[in-house]
Amino acid sequence: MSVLRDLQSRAAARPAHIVLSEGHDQRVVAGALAALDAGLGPITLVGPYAEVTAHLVKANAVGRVGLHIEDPETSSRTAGYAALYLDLRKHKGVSEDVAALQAHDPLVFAALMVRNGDAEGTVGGAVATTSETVRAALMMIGKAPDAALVSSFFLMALPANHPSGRTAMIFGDCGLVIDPDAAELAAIAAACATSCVQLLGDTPKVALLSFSTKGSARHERVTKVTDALAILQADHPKLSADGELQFDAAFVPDVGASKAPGSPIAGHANVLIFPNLDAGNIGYKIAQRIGGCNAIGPILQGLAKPANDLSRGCTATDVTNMIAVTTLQAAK
Ligand SMILES: CC(C)(COP(=O)(O)OP(=O)(O)OC[C@H]1O[C@@H](n2cnc3c(N)ncnc32)[C@H](O)[C@@H]1OP(=O)(O)O)[C@@H](O)C(=O)NCCC(=O)NCCS
Ligand SMILES: CC(=O)OP(=O)(O)O
Repeated sequence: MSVLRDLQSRAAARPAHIVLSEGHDQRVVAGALAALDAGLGPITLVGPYAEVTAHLVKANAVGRVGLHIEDPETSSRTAGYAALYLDLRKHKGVSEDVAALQAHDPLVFAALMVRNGDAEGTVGGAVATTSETVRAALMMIGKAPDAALVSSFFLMALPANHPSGRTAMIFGDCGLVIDPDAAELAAIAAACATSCVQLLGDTPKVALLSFSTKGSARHERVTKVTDALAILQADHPKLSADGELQFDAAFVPDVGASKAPGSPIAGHANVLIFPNLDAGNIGYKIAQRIGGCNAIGPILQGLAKPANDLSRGCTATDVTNMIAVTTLQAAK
């Protein structure tokens, strides 16, 4: 079974109520309907009632069991969410007027549904930017008390019969933390390792990537990566991790053996940690658009409750896959 089919069937075994903040987008509606077909749900579409309904009419899915619509302009929940928003942001000097306005924003409304326990997870970002989507999650749902920070990763499903023999990998952080310091990089690596176990069921082999392998270059950016490895190893002594490694040394067994002899993971890494968001975001898009990987993400980690982002270039199938991922996170 393919990795993504496996994700969907595991999620269908424990369905969760997921709210989608962009119910006005045709891909989101199509992805939601496919998720219901796969046994996921229930699903709430947030958006202008007329626009959401028009998509459902086209899809011949008006009145579909398990599918709900919430329009923040008319919803009976909006006033309560405005009060909740005010409560959450009053330390920032937010006024009642601003809170009332914000509760009408579909991204905020959907995040507040999760915060308030009215849904178990949310997905947005097919239309909104990552900054907008992530800010709503950070401010309304917030960081889990035991997390060092909120970060993100992509689940990369490799093309069938890939010559490497791999089927799936974790790439982090390709979406959220712009320029992590060594301690933040170590925290991102630890969180990605946990997500590898949770979503792929694989033992993590973590590579901290760089333009250098084991001292082949000297620069403060290389030192940041080796410092991150030292912190990661001190905090998680049983985790298989190594760095600094170039991508080829991390991924290709022969190259790993020659550039990093004796490394516990070189050539066999399944969790790739990029040194900053330039490398991560560019790297995942190259693997997706030239390498033919199916990229599911950015999946957020470290939040108190599940909220996930999509790329604006996503397809309806990506939306369905992200609903499955969010459902699995909700079951945690
Ligand atoms: C995510 C992002 C928007 C946060 O930016 P920011 O300027 O720190 O955001 P804000 O200051 O508005 O943060 C909102 C809150 O979240 C907190 N926060 C920000 N980043 C956080 C993190 N990584 N972990 C935990 N909390 C975080 C802030 O401390 C702030 O808390 P407060 O308002 O209660 O004081 C920013 O890091 C970003 O734009 N990242 C890149 C997104 C992107 O374009 N990716 C490429 C496409 S995928
Ligand atoms: C993850 C990402 O790069 O998102 P977008 O393509 O929407 O900027």
